[in-house]
Amino acid sequence: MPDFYQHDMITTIHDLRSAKLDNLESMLRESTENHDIGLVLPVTASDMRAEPFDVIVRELAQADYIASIVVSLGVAPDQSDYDETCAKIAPLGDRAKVLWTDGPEVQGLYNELIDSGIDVSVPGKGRSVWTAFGYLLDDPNIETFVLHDCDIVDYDRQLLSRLCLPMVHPGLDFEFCKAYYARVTDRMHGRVVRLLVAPLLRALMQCFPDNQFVRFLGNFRYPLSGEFSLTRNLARTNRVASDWGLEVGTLADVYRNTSHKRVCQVDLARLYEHKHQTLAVDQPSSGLIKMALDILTTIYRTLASQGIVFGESTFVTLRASFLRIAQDCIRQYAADARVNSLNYDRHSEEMAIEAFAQCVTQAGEIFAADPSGNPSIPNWTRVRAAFPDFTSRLRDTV
Ligand SMILES: O=C(O)[C@H](O)COP(=O)(O)O
Repeated sequence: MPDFYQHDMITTIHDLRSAKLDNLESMLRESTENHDIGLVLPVTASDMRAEPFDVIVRELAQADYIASIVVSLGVAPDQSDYDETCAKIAPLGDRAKVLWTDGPEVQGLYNELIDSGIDVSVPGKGRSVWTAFGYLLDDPNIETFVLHDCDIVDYDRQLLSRLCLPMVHPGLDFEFCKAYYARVTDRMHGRVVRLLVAPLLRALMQCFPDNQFVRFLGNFRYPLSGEFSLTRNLARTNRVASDWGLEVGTLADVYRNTSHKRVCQVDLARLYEHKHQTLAVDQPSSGLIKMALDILTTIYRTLASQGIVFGESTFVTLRASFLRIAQDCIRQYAADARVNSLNYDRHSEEMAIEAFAQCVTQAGEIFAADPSGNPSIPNWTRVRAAFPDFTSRLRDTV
């Protein structure tokens, strides 16, 4: 049976099993009569050619309550990547456009910003999402922005409807809605969430018991989910991280720019399977170790920006506390796996937490060398203040 537990700061919208897609979609059609939704789909050329993308396009063709769809295409150096993406999304009609971030026009616009001191030089999902937000901001009718990944195996549009409804229903008043789900097949996935972020937040609570931001992060059931929806205002004022700090960085800016009463999380009512990356301790610049380092430095920098003082010994204490709590988590996951007849490889989980424990102090060194870092792209308010016609020129590239 699903539970209906509520955390103390944000609202949780559970899957209580009675919502039918037809009902959700008819509420959405009514709610969006005077409220346009823009959907952002960040995609790489290789994801665009993979099977999940075809399923996503097929499903979206029926999501007629979405006014505008922008496919933000990156890691796509060739004209043929762009042409193929345009052909694939043709069934979505005129409301869908491809924003080719590697194409010459968009690259020209990035160079203009870089020349004037606005750093948009780091490619990746963060920059793709930020660029798509700029494209949508140029349409004054779009009030809600929604985003999901394009590598979701077994996609169905119920997921999208659950992500949109809390934002657009006239009886609700949320400004940010984040997805959660279980990453489970015959085993539990979500290694970074389970084995790094969850124990880390508990360890941070021990070190900084009064910190409200840590408490806020601890309210999210899947803080690394890449699916969320937000108001036009937050899309304009939030900064976007260009590395793996994107998800926690977004939560940090939401915490700063709105009230926690206006924040919710929604169960996407499905087990969510995606691509998996490797966890190789000797490769700090790739895979889950890179992800862990980016997440940790984003959290440290956010706490420092709130006035928290970190000494060298803080990270040593945090690491010790993290390791002990992570070992307790493994005990909990093992029990959960046993009773649910899931495979559970305790040895590789232990290896993972040891690798993540090293990251806790390594990220401390990265932070100490560069306490403010520069991973975030400036928000759109700043860009539009400097270049009032920028978003309309961005729109012209499409
Ligand atoms: O969600 C996560 O924790 C990371 O994306 C890693 O996920 P995985 O363990 O399912 O590959």
